[in-house]
Amino acid sequence: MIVAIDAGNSRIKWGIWADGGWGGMGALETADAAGLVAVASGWPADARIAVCNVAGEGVAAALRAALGARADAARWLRPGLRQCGVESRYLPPERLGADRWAALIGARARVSSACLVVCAGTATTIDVLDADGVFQGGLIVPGVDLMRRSLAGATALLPYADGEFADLPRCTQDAIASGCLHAQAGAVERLYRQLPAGSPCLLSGGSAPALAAHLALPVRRIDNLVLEGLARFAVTEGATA
Ligand SMILES: Nc1ncnc2c1ncn2[C@@H]1O[C@H](COP(=O)(O)OP(=O)(O)O)[C@@H](O)[C@H]1O
Ligand SMILES: CC(C)(COP(=O)(O)O)[C@@H](O)C(=O)NCCC(=O)O
Ligand SMILES: [K+]
Repeated sequence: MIVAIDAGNSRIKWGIWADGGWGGMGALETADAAGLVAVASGWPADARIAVCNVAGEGVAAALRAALGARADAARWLRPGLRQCGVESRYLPPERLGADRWAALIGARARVSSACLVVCAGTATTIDVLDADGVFQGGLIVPGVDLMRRSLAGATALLPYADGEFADLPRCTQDAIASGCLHAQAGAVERLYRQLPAGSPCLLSGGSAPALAAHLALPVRRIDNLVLEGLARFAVTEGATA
């Protein structure tokens, strides 16, 4: 049994992997990381724990506190040159976000062809994995919600408000909502051009539902690709330990 934990900048997600599937999943706001203590008390005591964290040292400390005596045995995913069938061309490899590395590992476990790996969270990351499992590079773009917030925060006249998506928006709210989605979809579609025609685009993350409808690509929605990669990592680590 494995508990996989993905600490992102907005939310901390976890899943309990048993018998080849997810036995339970949950999430809390990263700002409420102290609440992990209560959550962790419900995790199976004998589970192997796999973690990736891109939310900083304070969150790492909250995770260690929540894991208590189990913290030392937990496996923290550290991006490197090669792991679980994925090879990295990132420079330096260890600077890659651990969540991106986990998503690439999860993607490779599902797909043996080239693919585009998109994680739409606080940031949207758009990463290219080739048919040999080599991570060739990728983009970091402000996420859908962060784009909208940044417009509201840096201008006098733009609100942080919901709008409708339109091809030709005719009001401020729709112009913002549509602009942010067009920008994300455009970045994804542009990077996709570097892949062989017909390659799948694996799409995950909290903002995936908002983005999916606007991508003119063969999209495969995956609820928690990062957690899948972490489970894979934990299984492989266990096998080689
Ligand atoms: N239930 C939800 N409905 C719509 N959007 C959501 C929901 N939950 C999260 N989000 C959006 O998803 C983003 C967070 O996604 P997530 O993949 O958890 O990010 P991160 O890994 O950066 O913490 C936030 O920007 C938020 O706006
Ligand atoms: C790009 C990210 C901010 C994405 O974080 P998230 O949106 O999942 O919270 C994170 O993967 C990160 O901090 N990466 C380190 C830098 C890099 O990947 O190059
Ligand atoms: K992300």
